[in-house]
Amino acid sequence: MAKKRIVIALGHHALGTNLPEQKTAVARTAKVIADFIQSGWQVAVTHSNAPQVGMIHTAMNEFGKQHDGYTCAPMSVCSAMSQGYIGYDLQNGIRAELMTRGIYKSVATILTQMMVNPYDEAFYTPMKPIGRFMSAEEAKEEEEKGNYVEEVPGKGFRRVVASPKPVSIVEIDIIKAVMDADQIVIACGGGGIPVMEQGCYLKGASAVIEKDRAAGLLAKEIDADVLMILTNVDNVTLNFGKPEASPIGRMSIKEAVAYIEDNQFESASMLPKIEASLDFIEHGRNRKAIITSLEKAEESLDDKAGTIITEA
Ligand SMILES: Nc1ncnc2c1ncn2[C@@H]1O[C@H](COP(=O)(O)OP(=O)(O)O)[C@@H](O)[C@H]1O
Ligand SMILES: NC(=O)OP(=O)(O)O
Repeated sequence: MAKKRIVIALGHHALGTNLPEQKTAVARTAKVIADFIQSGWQVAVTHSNAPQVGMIHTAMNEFGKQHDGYTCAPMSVCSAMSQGYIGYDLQNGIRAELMTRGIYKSVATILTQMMVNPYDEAFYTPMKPIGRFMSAEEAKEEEEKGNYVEEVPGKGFRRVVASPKPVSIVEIDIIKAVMDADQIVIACGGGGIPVMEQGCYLKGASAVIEKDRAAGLLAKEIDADVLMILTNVDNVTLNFGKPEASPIGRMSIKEAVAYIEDNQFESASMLPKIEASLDFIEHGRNRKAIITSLEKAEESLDDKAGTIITEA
């Protein structure tokens, strides 16, 4: 019998936002991923990168401008760097956890490019926050450099970049080959490196794709049974942040669409997770999407925790 497939998307809580946090978070996350592999799942992992790619872009470009012999790096190259170092940490964390259990499988990070539409409306309105929070003074300096900045009430300012929708995964055949060989793949990290086709060439776009949308597309393309989005809440909630808030245990596509119409999900955080889940479920049969925390991941697979989204 064919093994079941799961795509696990790691948000900031399961991954960390900088190197020291990442070390601790990855050690915990690797245990959960190894549990899934040990119980027979074929696993593809994908992850966030907004804090990391912002940090890399600032470091590359500030230092590059100020020092002879160093060059600046476009956002697409910084995305590739973020996939590389996050993937390096994750693949070693998962490999080590498997080895302590006597399981010998390859874990490979695939530098993944994601085709985007050059006419995507998102290029006109940068909305995806990246990097760290800044003071008003730092934000002004960023704007003077030609970057876009947005105020996050109560928290400060962050850079924002365009976030086009992922259209297709350039390296999908190699990702499928690794899955078919029953090995573990880390792919589409940070939403994938956004690229546009120019004849035989791929040109990097100055953008950062929403990782949840990329996770949904990856799950669709590898015909996964489950899309699991690990975030910093155990459940999706109705009336989020209000006294009458109530966690959702299960929802159908129809219910989710009604909640979207009722503006129950914040556009920059929960909405892409829900939309990616719906797109994944709608394009297959007997598929399930789960939104929960790392801590509830295993229980949620047994329908005992988290928010589970199914067709009906
Ligand atoms: N209806 C909702 N239910 C639960 N969380 C919500 C809802 N709407 C918005 N959120 C926010 O979504 C956040 C998780 O998304 P996000 O910050 O993008 O995390 P991640 O890094 O895991 O992708 C939660 O911490 C919460 O603040
Ligand atoms: N690329 C991306 O969506 O990263 P975050 O999850 O860190 O925002």
